[in-house]
Amino acid sequence: MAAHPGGLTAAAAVQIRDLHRSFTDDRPVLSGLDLTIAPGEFVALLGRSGSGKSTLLRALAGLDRVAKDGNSKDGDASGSGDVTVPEQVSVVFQDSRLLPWQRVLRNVVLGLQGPGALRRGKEALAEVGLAGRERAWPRELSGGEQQRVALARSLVREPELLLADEPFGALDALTRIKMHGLLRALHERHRPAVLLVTHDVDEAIVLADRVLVLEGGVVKTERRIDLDGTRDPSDPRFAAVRTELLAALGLAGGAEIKENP
Ligand SMILES: Nc1ncnc2c1ncn2[C@@H]1O[C@H](COP(=O)(O)OP(=O)(O)OP(=O)(O)O)[C@@H](O)[C@H]1O
Repeated sequence: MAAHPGGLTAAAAVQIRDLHRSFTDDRPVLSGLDLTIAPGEFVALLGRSGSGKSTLLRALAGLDRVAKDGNSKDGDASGSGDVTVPEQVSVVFQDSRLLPWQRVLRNVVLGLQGPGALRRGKEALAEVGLAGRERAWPRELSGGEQQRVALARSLVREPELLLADEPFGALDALTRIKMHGLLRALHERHRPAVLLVTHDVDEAIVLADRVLVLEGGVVKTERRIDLDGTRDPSDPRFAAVRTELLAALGLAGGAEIKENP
């Protein structure tokens, strides 16, 4: 797979064509995946455990060496395809990955150049509700606050693409709901294209413009979310979309989620 930062048309923030990735010869994880994400579009990616969600995200983030090197092999691992992403890509993971020996503001501006870096870092912290906590150490923050710092760190770079791999997966239900509100507000304000990997069907419906279900190495199901103003999980229209997506995941009738064979 060749990753081409930049060089995108105005019509797409992400373009993936015929992406293949396998770690062993017997079972490909991604097998001819195509995906386009429009600038500013919020896409959520669902799929059973082991379906390749993180593999796809890592390929987009340039974190996958085999995938990055074009048509390449490394032992049993191989990758091919064409992936185009914007210049500015930020990634948020389930754990905040803050440096424990750096204060919060330093974590946010790490690697940023220029005289305005600290000011921009402070503004980003204020945006995520952490004004005044610039000099705190990461260990002094709750899990939710640490994820707020991680969001500030990614947004201060003004990404055209934000990749998020289960960013709220480790948080309690109430904190998670608050983080949904925050992420929606940040998306409204900054309008990056977003690819959010999640196991939480409601989270996908609350946040995304479009929800994809990955199965058999390709995007098997695609659902545009057109519930504007009524993204209330108790709304019958919301419930109908939930049922549809659960069925696409093989979870209709409350069945247990199945691992890939
Ligand atoms: N570095 C690796 N080496 C070998 N196998 C790998 C590697 N990374 C991923 N895999 C395999 O690829 C498959 C897809 O993994 P991936 O992490 O992308 O799935 P996922 O959909 O994100 O799963 P989950 O929802 O459980 O996080 C799994 O079978 C996994 O074991």
